[in-house]
Amino acid sequence: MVTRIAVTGDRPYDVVVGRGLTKELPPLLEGAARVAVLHPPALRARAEAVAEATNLKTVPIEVPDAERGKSIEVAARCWDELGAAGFTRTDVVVGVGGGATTDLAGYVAAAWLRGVRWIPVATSVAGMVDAAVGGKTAVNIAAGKNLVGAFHPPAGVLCDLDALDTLPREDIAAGLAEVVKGGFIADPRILELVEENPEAALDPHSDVLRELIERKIQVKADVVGVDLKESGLREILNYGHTLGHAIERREKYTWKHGHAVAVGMIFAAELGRLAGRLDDATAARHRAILELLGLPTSYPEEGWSELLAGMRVDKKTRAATLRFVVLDGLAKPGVLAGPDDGLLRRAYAEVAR
Ligand SMILES: NC(=O)c1ccc[n+]([C@@H]2O[C@H](COP(=O)([O-])OP(=O)(O)OC[C@H]3O[C@@H](n4cnc5c(N)ncnc54)[C@H](O)[C@@H]3O)[C@@H](O)[C@H]2O)c1
Ligand SMILES: O=C(O)C(=O)C[C@@H](O)[C@H](O)[C@H](O)COP(=O)(O)O
Ligand SMILES: [Zn+2]
Repeated sequence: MVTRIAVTGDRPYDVVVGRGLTKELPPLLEGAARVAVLHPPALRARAEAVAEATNLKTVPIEVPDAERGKSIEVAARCWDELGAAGFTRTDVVVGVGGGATTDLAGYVAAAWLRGVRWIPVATSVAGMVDAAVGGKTAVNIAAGKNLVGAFHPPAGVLCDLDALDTLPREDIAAGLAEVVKGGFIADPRILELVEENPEAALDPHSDVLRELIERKIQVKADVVGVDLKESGLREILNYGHTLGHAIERREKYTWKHGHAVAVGMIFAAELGRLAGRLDDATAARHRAILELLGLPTSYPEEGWSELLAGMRVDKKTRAATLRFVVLDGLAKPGVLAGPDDGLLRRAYAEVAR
């Protein structure tokens, strides 16, 4: 069974979820003569299968794994390879991998000749439910996470559930942090599904995980379809990310993104609660559900001053005003602008305990 989730907007496309999806590629490649297939070492075999399914001249480009691939130097090497292969505006970049690889591939495509077609073939839970959908592409720089990038929607997104067979359980859980985020900001049924059967949520063969993936893709599609460039509504997808990205930066990108977002959501929930906007039970539900999935919910006390500095480069900051996505209730996201230092410290104390 194949599910197609439509993403609307100026450049609409489908997110396809199912198994054995390589046959979905050729229609997305119409008019192309060449396809570059970016992939990390661990996904070479899958990338070769994708390349074969294109029936076109392919340029395989192996990139470093995870966040090590999300750099301007790696992007520059990819552009050199596209140049050497004579890539034109009708050619296509395909990213086969998790969110780090598809963020890189999307950015390589966004900048090459000022924008060519690209297709993420997402192989991780985080990639399927979040990174591959919505056209946010980026690399990291010394100043912070995803600070150089572009909004560049893909031509289509493939989420082949067969790929999850080889995804480590820790990465399934990390991806579920982004799914849980979707539960708190928009679709509480996601939270119930995890609470009813966390083991099934972590099982790549379960119908529960498939339902969670599809529900979270729908949450994201509903948002990015109306606000591609994050001029308002899209900010809700950043729930938990203000502190999360600061943790990733402080940890020199050795922490999994989903782990940092899990801690970031505890912080955001406490900010909402201590600001008098979120009820105690919904705030406590964050810690409980993330613990069910074995995700981290705390971070050392001594990190605070560095984290505060890191949060200042968040893209939601306006002038000197820090802005956070918080909840005014379950599935009622809003913005908390300019919280005072005391409130930030008290919320962080709940994370550091
Ligand atoms: N653009 C967006 O809107 C968006 C949204 C969410 C996350 N992200 C980004 O995505 C990244 C997090 O995504 P991620 O967790 O997929 O990271 P990742 O790409 O680093 O993948 C995590 C690990 O899983 C491995 N892997 C992936 N698929 C596999 C498979 N099928 N079998 C075996 N191993 C596999 C990868 O090689 C890597 O080691 C971060 O860089 C984050 O900033 C972007
Ligand atoms: O799609 C979005 O918008 C998101 O915020 C989704 C996040 O899960 C994702 O990690 C995104 O890359 C963060 O964006 P950033 O603009 O804060 O770098
Ligand atoms: Zn994220």
